[in-house]
Amino acid sequence: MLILASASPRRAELLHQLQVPFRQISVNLDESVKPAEEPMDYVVRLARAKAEAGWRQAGHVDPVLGSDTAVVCQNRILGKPVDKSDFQRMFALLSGAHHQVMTAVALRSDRGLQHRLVVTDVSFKVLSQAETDWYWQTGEPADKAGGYGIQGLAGRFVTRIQGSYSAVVGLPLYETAELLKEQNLL
Ligand SMILES: Cc1cn([C@H]2C[C@H](O)[C@@H](COP(=O)(O)OP(=O)(O)OP(=O)(O)O)O2)c(=O)[nH]c1=O
Repeated sequence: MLILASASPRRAELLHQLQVPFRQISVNLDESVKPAEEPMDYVVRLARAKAEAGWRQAGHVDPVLGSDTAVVCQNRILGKPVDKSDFQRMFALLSGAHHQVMTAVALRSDRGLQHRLVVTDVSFKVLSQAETDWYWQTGEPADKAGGYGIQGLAGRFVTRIQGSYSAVVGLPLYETAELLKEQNLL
């Protein structure tokens, strides 16, 4: 059975949309960015590392999917906010501007390791201090790259998206289906 190497309930929910049976495991990785590493290279490296770690952890038998998402503003990666002031710094960058959400998905099986990278452009309205404060106290930003969830309460801040909605949430469905089809898993 296919394995999703992710602790994220959002990724599991998205993968259900492909109607492929799978089980979920979580893998622990060092997610730090290497010096001078490009954001695209970073998300691809992590998605591949998650798939590879899952493959090893589950005994090199079942195919394993791994994915990674980064919010990138002015070529800087905005990770998960560590506290309120970190979140406020991120939202000041996102306010009234556009940024990229980069998601890579990787599939590891006995046929090797393949990946796809999806870059989506997202625009935010100009955010007031009251909106930023309100959003922080909802608790939603804490576990999310860039401090927001487009599928949740932050959907109201998004004025435009060009690319893949499912990739922004955490798993690009079209590209994941392509990877699975290539290996006759879908
Ligand atoms: C931008 C954005 C991010 N996110 C989430 C998706 C990811 O779960 C998270 C990005 O962090 P990731 O490190 O990619 O994933 P994760 O730590 O949640 O899960 P795992 O490593 O176990 O697979 O942010 C949203 O849910 N909505 C959004 O709009």
